[in-house]
Amino acid sequence: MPVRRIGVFGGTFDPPHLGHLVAASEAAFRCMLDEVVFVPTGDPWQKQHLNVTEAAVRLGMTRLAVASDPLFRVSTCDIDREGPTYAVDTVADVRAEYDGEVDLYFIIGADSLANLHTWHRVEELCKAVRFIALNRPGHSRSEVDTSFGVEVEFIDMPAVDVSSTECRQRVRNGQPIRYLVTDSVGSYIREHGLYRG
Ligand SMILES: Nc1ncnc2c1ncn2[C@@H]1O[C@H](COP(=O)(O)OP(=O)(O)OP(=O)(O)O)[C@@H](O)[C@H]1O
Ligand SMILES: O=C(O)c1ccc[n+]([C@@H]2O[C@H](COP(=O)([O-])O)[C@@H](O)[C@H]2O)c1
Repeated sequence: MPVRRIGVFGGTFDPPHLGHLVAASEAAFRCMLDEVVFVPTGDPWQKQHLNVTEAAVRLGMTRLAVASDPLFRVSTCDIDREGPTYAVDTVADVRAEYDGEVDLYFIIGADSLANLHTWHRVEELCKAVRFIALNRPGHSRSEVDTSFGVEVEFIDMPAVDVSSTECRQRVRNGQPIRYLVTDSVGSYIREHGLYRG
């Protein structure tokens, strides 16, 4: 049996938006992934200065966002693990969710890729996965520091100029986020009164 190719897409997903979905879909198509696992962060240590929404709520929205795509699923491994969320632990936990051998591809936006050198035990992480990096408006394909052995495939996706920050701000300002997030996520945000400030 061929080794399965699994995309691991970690994110704070506060909220998940169409940029995330297009990125995952394009990565799956271009890199012939068998599945993309969305992994909402438990404790995103580099976002500690931000008021991150509680994990159960972000998980609920992520489940709704991916529900209609049979290629996508959600793992709760980062939320279930205590302590700061490190990608090196994420990929070990996702790998353990499969029987047999899998090749893991960590899906990442160009902005996050530029910070990779700040990640915990990054050399170990780079031995465990290859990266699929997607362009993001406002972020150039920065020079990636390859000194720690990172393997990256750059994928050009149709640019989606949306961020979770912008979605939160728009809700706070009473502006629509329809078509920036799925209808299901939009309804969840409304029903739970999220991001109103
Ligand atoms: N519009 C987008 N296009 C491409 N990649 C994206 C886009 N939005 C987010 N990503 C990537 O998805 C991953 C998870 O992103 P995250 O959940 O932090 O969303 P975000 O929009 O960057 O959030 P925030 O605005 O709160 O920082 C990161 O690797 C990020 O680079
Ligand atoms: O491993 C780390 O030290 C590390 C530092 C910052 C971000 N990450 C991962 O990068 C992914 C996107 O995170 P974020 O905070 O941009 O939503 C998510 O899987 C995080 O766990 C990982």
